[in-house]
Amino acid sequence: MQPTVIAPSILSANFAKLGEEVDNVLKAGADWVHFDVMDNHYVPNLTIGPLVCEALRKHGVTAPIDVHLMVEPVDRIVPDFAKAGASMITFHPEASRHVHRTVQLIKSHGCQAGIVLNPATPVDVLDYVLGDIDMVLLMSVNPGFGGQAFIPSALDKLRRVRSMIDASGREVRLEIDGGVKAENIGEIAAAGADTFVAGSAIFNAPDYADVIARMKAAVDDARRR
Ligand SMILES: O=C(CO)[C@H](O)[C@H](O)COP(=O)(O)O
Repeated sequence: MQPTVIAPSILSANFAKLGEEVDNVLKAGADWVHFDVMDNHYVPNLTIGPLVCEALRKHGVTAPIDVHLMVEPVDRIVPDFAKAGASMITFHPEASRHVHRTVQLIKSHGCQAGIVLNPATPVDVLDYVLGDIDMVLLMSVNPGFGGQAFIPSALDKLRRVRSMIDASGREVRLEIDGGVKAENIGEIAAAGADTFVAGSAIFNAPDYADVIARMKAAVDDARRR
């Protein structure tokens, strides 16, 4: 399993002072910046695009920027995000006509590539791309909004995808996104996740360092068992 990553979702940050928010959360111990891109088409919400990603890089952010595309179609926007400084780009297979082609497109632009599965999306789509991707992102809420409750069936799905990754013999990250909190992250880690997106649990907390430290301690504890 790969080293633990805590990736705060800036969806729950204060957009009026985004650079400062990202600086603060990274100083508080976050490993990556999770960047949620919503198009009001694939999901019923509209957020941020490549210009904001580029602005964070120009502001001085050097941490990995984990771009989660909730857009349809996917391919047109991939080069823009690569140019804007994305480190990894994940997309939903149902939003791409040619999933393997989109994976190759992302990689050809120098980014790591990942597939995102919604709560009701079967894992079979991974059968023929697991050998090509760097990350699987399992949604534990329906995409579109922060602050939703973790869907418990995601735990079984995590165990299933963890077995698939382990059987592949490849180093593929297993990321979870939606309703992750200090209180449930241990159970989520025990089910096989190594990369944890948390938005409201971090940005709504009075002390980012405290909540990130509690999350990391719970993951370490689960991994030791
Ligand atoms: O992709 C997302 C929603 O589509 C968000 O990253 C996710 O919901 C994180 O928010 P929270 O931790 O508050 O659930």
